[in-house]
Amino acid sequence: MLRIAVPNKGSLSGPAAEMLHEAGYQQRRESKELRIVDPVNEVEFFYLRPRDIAIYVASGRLDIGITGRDLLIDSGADAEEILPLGFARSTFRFAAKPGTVTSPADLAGKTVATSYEGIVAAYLAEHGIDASVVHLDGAVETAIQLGVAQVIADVVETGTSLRNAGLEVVGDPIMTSEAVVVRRTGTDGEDPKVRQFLRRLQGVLVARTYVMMDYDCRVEQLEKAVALTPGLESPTVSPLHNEGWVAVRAMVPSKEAQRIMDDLYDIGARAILTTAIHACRL
Ligand SMILES: Nc1ncnc2c1ncn2[C@@H]1O[C@H](COP(=O)(O)OP(=O)(O)OP(=O)(O)O)[C@@H](O)[C@H]1O
Ligand SMILES: O=P(O)(O)OC[C@H]1O[C@H](OP(=O)(O)OP(=O)(O)O)[C@H](O)[C@@H]1O
Ligand SMILES: [Mg+2]
Repeated sequence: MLRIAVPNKGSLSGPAAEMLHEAGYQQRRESKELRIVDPVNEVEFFYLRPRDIAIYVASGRLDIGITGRDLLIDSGADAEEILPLGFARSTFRFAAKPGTVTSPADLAGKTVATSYEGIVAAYLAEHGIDASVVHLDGAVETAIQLGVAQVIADVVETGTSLRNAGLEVVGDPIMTSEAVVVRRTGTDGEDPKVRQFLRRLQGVLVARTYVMMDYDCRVEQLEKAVALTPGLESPTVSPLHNEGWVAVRAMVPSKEAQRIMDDLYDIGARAILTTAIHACRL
């Protein structure tokens, strides 16, 4: 049975469960459940703190897990990212009161408050900056107001928390993060159960980012139309009863669907339809 770690709380938890559900896996019914078995798919899910997931996976007791890239790197655990999942996106940045620290070099001699000590210590060491780090569990923005630190390093999603605390970012993002699937570093990638799990999640990702587009066009316009909708492999082209016309079917990125429909209409395509993809295996 495949053993998978899933976040039990926080920003990763809801979207991770939703994605697993879409991929056809049974998920827990209530948030107090810490372990469930999905007998049909032969998977056991363990609901763990997102911060701990890379550590469990690195220990080899669990086969794979879903966590944040930033949490994986911060943990220093012997685990590696094998599939980015596109949700819980964030950046990780330094921030300070306006005018106090303008570039990372100014961090020298200052105290940085963070919940991600591993990331910050590695950044400071790599850049040869001599600063102190104070570890706080959360709400680190307040550390500056209360004089515990002059700088913070934290997750920034919308920037609202920084704005509310009257802080501004310093320098470029230290990293960009999103939810990722992790496994123990150097594990054999051929485990068929793991591969099937990844294929299912990839199917969900594709279904979320593509739509199916169908349209009719004149044979003379086919090359132009196919250039607009090249599909993943190549579009399906079928004859229509009316001579000189063909029906075309191709997957297109959902974000571009409206523009592509306009462009197809302009070259004479008609009966242009898009439909959602619910699941797929590429
Ligand atoms: N607005 C956000 N706030 C916090 N984490 C976010 C946000 N957006 C994305 N994330 C990502 O979610 C993960 C953090 O999840 P985690 O559960 O540890 O924190 P949390 O959502 O702040 O919950 P908690 O209340 O336990 O602190 C990280 O990978 C982080 O990059
Ligand atoms: O850029 P934003 O959209 O404002 O999101 C980022 C903020 O959200 C998180 O805090 P959270 O609410 O999880 O509290 P915490 O600091 O106690 O973890 C994070 O630590 C930032 O403070
Ligand atoms: Mg938090």
